Amino acid sequence: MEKKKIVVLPGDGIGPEIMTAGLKVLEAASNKFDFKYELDYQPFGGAGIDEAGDPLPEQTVIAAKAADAILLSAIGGPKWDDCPRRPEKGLLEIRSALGLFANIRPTTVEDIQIDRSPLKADRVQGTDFVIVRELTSGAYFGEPRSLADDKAIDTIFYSRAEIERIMKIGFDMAVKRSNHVTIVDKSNVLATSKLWRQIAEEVAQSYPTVTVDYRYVDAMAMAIIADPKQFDVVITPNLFGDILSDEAAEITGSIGQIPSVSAGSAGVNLYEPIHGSAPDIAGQGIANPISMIKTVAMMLDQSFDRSDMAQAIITAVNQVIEDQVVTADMGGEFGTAAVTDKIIEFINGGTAQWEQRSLIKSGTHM
Ligand SMILES: NC(=O)c1ccc[n+]([C@@H]2O[C@H](COP(=O)([O-])OP(=O)(O)OC[C@H]3O[C@@H](n4cnc5c(N)ncnc54)[C@H](O)[C@@H]3O)[C@@H](O)[C@H]2O)c1
Ligand SMILES: CC(C)[C@H](C(=O)O)[C@@H](O)C(=O)O
Ligand SMILES: [Mg+2]
Repeated sequence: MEKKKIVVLPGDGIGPEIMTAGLKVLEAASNKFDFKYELDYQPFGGAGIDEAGDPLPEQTVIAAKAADAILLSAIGGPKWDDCPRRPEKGLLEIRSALGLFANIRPTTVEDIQIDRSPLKADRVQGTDFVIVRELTSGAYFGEPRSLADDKAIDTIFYSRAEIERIMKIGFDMAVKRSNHVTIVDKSNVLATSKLWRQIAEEVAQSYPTVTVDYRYVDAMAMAIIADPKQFDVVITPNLFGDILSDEAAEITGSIGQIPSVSAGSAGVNLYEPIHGSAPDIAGQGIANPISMIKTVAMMLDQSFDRSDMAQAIITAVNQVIEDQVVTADMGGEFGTAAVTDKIIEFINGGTAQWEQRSLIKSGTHM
């Protein structure tokens, strides 16, 4: 069997800590299920600046383009905030360089998580939606942009082609899930949002089974808290998706358990938790590894067609949550390594008592 090549970007802050956890789980699952891979560590983010003088060194781009999949943990931190090319710039550039225009961020609240949600149980029970975030255009990439003489400019730009392709990803996903799409925009104010909504209406014509509703982003922020169960697939421009996905993560109890996949036309996907490098807890051994471990599961399922391995990992994760073997952000008293080891124990021992749930329903498939 040919070895799969995985580029590893451990990044900054808690990044290397949770990457170690994710890779330990990958190793354990691979041993059990006979999956062969090789890892190619590359400098990126603040670590890229320190090791190779740039947040996105040329060698990292070359390696990423040649990979079967890319695993990223998180980048950034106060140490590099004043650099002319910050770690965050490297993140935007790798997304752009690899054409990763669709970022899929799931929000699923299993029954075992309900007590950890800041929302009341009856509001949050059954929540299961995905945010489909446009990732390589909009406010993050529009030109001109400048900051000089106490004046600053950012530009939001969207073309028809950029909107059409992200709409198709979202509508296709809805067909595989619950046939409902929510379009998020600010079309009562922004020209780009008017185009966004117009194209959504056009694309919807080709999906007769899919029901569609339209939300202004401010009302959407409210609805995620008020009634999250109503959503299935949520399609958003880049900036709105960044904000709403952190909000959505919080209703699951912790952002430290949310994975994502960024995909596009080039064929190689990048898998990353949605959170950042958490400088406030870095180096303490208390970061929640579940986001990274679920990110590994997503990679196995989507890039390597190993839903058996992904399922075993997700099942083991659910088991530690049920057994309260979790980190402080989820109300537990265990460290990163202890949670990881327990997950591995469950992978090796099996978790028959946990009914396996469909990965497709969890909404990460594109
Ligand atoms: N994709 C990325 O690499 C990414 C994403 C977001 C932010 N960032 C960068 O990360 C740095 C810190 O940003 P921030 O503090 O605004 O956001 P953050 O997501 O790093 O942290 C927000 C809060 O969530 C907590 N948290 C996040 N992940 C956790 C985990 N796995 N376990 C336990 N707690 C966790 C943190 O401790 C913090 O209290 C900044 O430099 C920012 O630009 C990077
Ligand atoms: C670090 C930052 C550039 C990034 C973004 O805004 O896309 C992050 O917040 C994310 O959600 O992946
Ligand atoms: Mg973000």
